[in-house]
Amino acid sequence: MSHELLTSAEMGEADRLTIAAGPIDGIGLMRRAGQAVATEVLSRYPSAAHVHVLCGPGNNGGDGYVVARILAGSGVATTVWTSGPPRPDSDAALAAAECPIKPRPLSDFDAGPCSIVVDALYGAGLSKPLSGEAARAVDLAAKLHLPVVAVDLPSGISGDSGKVLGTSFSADLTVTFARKKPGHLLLPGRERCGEVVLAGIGIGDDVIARLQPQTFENGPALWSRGLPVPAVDAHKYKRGHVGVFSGGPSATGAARLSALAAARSGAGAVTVLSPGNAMQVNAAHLTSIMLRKADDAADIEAFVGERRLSAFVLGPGFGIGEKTRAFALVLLASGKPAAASTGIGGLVFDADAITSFREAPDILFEAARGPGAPALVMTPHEGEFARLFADIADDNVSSKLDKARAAAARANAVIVYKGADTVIAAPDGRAAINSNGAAWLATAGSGDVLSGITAGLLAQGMLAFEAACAAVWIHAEAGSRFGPGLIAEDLPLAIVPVLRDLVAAGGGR
Ligand SMILES: NC(=O)C1=CN([C@@H]2O[C@H](COP(=O)(O)OP(=O)(O)OC[C@H]3O[C@@H](n4cnc5c(N)ncnc54)[C@H](O)[C@@H]3O)[C@@H](O)[C@H]2O)[C@@H](O)CC1
Ligand SMILES: Nc1ncnc2c1ncn2[C@@H]1O[C@H](COP(=O)(O)OP(=O)(O)O)[C@@H](O)[C@H]1O
Ligand SMILES: [K+]
Repeated sequence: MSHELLTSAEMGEADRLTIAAGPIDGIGLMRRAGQAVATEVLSRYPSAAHVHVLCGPGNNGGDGYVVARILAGSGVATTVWTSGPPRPDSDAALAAAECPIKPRPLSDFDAGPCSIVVDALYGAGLSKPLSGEAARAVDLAAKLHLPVVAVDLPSGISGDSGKVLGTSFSADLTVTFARKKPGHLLLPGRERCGEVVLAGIGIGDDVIARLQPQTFENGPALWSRGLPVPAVDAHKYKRGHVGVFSGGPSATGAARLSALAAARSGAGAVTVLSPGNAMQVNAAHLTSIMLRKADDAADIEAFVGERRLSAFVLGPGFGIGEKTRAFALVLLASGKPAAASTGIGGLVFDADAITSFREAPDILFEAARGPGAPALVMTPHEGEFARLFADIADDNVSSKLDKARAAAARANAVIVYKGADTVIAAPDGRAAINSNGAAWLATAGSGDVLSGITAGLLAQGMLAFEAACAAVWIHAEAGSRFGPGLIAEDLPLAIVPVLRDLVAAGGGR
């Protein structure tokens, strides 16, 4: 279990609890941290002519003094450049005292060819933008194209938000401790970290469990046990039924992409719910996927009432306006006791279903809180997010993680805040950050496929947060594996080998 992500406050608490429980003390943790970094430097840069260790005034700098001591002891030409001495009597002061190299002022930092930089200026304690001599060191390392190994985080990157404070190193390698931090996965932090190596320094899993972290790196460890696998006596309706609403005659493709993805994700039956005037065009393109007319609320109610439907997708290509709002509200009300036990496992609102509530988002949020309302997953990209949650989107201080969480709480929905660093957040406070995607996924219709996968998993009984996390990861994995030339039509089939690997690895119920 190392998929938890720790905030800087949680990391400090993990540190404190570990030291309190003994036998490792503060300098013990620091020695282990420094050792882990030194080991990586020695194994990856065996022919470096010179290592420049930049040490800040806090514990990050303390780790740096340990690195410098070990490298010097291994015969590596090492210089320590410091922005200021550690606080007297601190662990970092002890580490500095143990280091045989006399530090030079960071303001004089310079480096020759074949040098590398170990950045131990600031880590979890970064409290203000990088400036002065630290900013100069960042510029010089970039100008000289020096490889940079960052201790814990590249200095200038916020571990909690992934934002750049002032300026930051762009590391080739970042060695972090115990657990990754959100800033290793959120952009731009993720890009500035380079490869991230996680080093154990003696902080136990039990200590992490006591913190009850609510933030995770998205991956199979988070949801693979809930991945649906058909029972031996399955029949198609037991495997879940997905309804996908189609737009008008000239906007039907998005719904079919979504429907195909739902089917490939294992839903036993999928129906495209089409306006009457688009029945012909849909019929011309559908084979295993069923088709039914749905022009108004009464059509939806009739359909929901006559079979155990399990999940719906509303939004892709559907159109913006009153009809969309009405359909969304009918679906959210369809779980009410009065509407009989329809067994709707979940709703996915994407694209136009989100934009249609731009002028009156509270109506949507209120309906999502209604008694018996089905679980709701909304999948906004950045533009759609800003339409529904304008004030949250405008907040320049909050991270993408904070924003997704705030939106999920407000909307009483799982929010999939899409992008290159998609964040999935649940109303109960859990959140996951996705990092296995690739820019090949930035292609029209890609999001429609994601909605379909999510609905396919919901229909098979997966819980909303887990289904959304699994869908995002599977979608991203399929896109990354496919690579160049990917178009949305490829994605439903491209998820098949990903699912096969997940099931082969023991995923599923
Ligand atoms: N918490 C833990 O479990 C462990 C932490 N360790 C290290 O300790 C680090 C955190 O140490 P600290 O909390 O002392 O924090 P840092 O060493 O990251 O920085 C704190 C110091 O830097 C100053 N500072 C912050 N941003 C600045 C800026 N932009 N310009 C100038 N000064 C600035 C602060 O005023 C403070 O003096 C971690 O990143 C990690 O490297 C390791 O020793 C291993 C164990
Ligand atoms: N640069 C990127 N890296 C990784 N994933 C991306 C990137 N750009 C887009 N994506 C993913 O591709 C999908 C695009 O969805 P969306 O913006 O709704 O597109 P569309 O409306 O055309 O279907 C989302 O899942 C998003 O996370
Ligand atoms: K650092």
